Amino acid sequence: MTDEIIVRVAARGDGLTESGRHAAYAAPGDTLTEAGVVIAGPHNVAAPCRHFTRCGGCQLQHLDETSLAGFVNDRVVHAAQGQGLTAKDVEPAHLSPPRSRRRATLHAERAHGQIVIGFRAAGSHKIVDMRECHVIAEPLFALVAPLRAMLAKFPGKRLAADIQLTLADQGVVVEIKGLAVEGLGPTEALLDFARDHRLARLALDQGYGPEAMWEPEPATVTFAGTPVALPHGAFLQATADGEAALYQCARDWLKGASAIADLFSGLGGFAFALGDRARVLAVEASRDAHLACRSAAGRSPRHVECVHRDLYRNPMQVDELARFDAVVLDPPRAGAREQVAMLAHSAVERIVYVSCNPSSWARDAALLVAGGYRLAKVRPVGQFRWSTHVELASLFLC
Ligand SMILES: C[S@@+](CC[C@H](N)C(=O)[O-])C[C@H]1O[C@@H](n2cnc3c(N)ncnc32)[C@H](O)[C@@H]1O
Repeated sequence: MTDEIIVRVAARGDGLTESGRHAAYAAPGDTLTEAGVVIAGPHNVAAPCRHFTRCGGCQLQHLDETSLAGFVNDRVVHAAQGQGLTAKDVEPAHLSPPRSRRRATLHAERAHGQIVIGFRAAGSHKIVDMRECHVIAEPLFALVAPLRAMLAKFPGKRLAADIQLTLADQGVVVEIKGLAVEGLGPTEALLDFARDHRLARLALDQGYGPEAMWEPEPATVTFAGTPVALPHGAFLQATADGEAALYQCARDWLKGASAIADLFSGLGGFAFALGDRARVLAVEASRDAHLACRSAAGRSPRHVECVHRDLYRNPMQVDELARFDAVVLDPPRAGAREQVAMLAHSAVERIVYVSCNPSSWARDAALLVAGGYRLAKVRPVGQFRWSTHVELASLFLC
């Protein structure tokens, strides 16, 4: 064995040499010595955050911008290659900037009498007490110290809660799960916290599902000028700029389409983004998200109609798809095998497949290609900056 150069970063974040040796926190251009020591090269930079390597929130802060974009790009290209597919036109990766993530789930517990709050440690259930964070948006981070102080007022030795933070139009929505709130004192502490920090909503889930205890006006998120009510736990793209990059792909690639199906439509972000120049049918299985989208569509000048439907059990059939000249689909991490099997046999001219999992996307992409489609364009998107989580938009033409 000799010294070798790290040539790329593997899916889980390790640096890899040509011969397949790997090393943690190694960047392309680093040297991996015979003894297994990593000698930093030009793309290995000092991590901005003091918690890096302990906190499980980030795996790649040691990469400079070029290698980070390379990683996001390679994840998508290699997933496609693994299924025998070549994307001819791979657009430059979009990377969300630091401090832009608008939703995050933090964890809190009492340890040795102190409240700790943050992401879980890498490969462990321990919580890394967050004193700084370079990924979550400033309004979310600004709540961490006040949350710590507020939770310290809760009595009892044991405290363990999950805290979901989401940036809505009106401010931050905070949903706390697992916190036992008994008596007037803790209730007042929560309400004071919500008022003092001008929360958009404070919801508690004590085992019966989330219940809002503070929401001065209905919390919304706005898509293409259309405010849509934000139900508890509804899906939202992780960053506003990442969302804009994905919607822009759909708008650019579907120019001229007149009837579009937006499958796995959530609150209707793609539907509203496309509904100014085409009729869009938004199809979604979550009843709360469907109703929020339908109600917003009723007030919007955009041409959006909504259907409540489970596309895993009941995918749109080939004859139903014949009504559309384009389809956008943005399924959960598992992909959309059943729906894609129908699309593969359809005559839909253009399909924009948006994915948060290059592996399931590549598997589904191979089905589309076997059905006669060609992978025309790909745009890798790194909304989860410095993590190994990669998203993408892709265009298939028949
Ligand atoms: C990745 S999100 C995309 C949401 C939306 N396109 C957006 O950009 O905000 C996936 C969506 O699929 C929905 N979903 C999950 N399983 C589904 C199913 N079986 N049928 C239809 N929709 C489903 C989820 O509720 C979620 O809203």
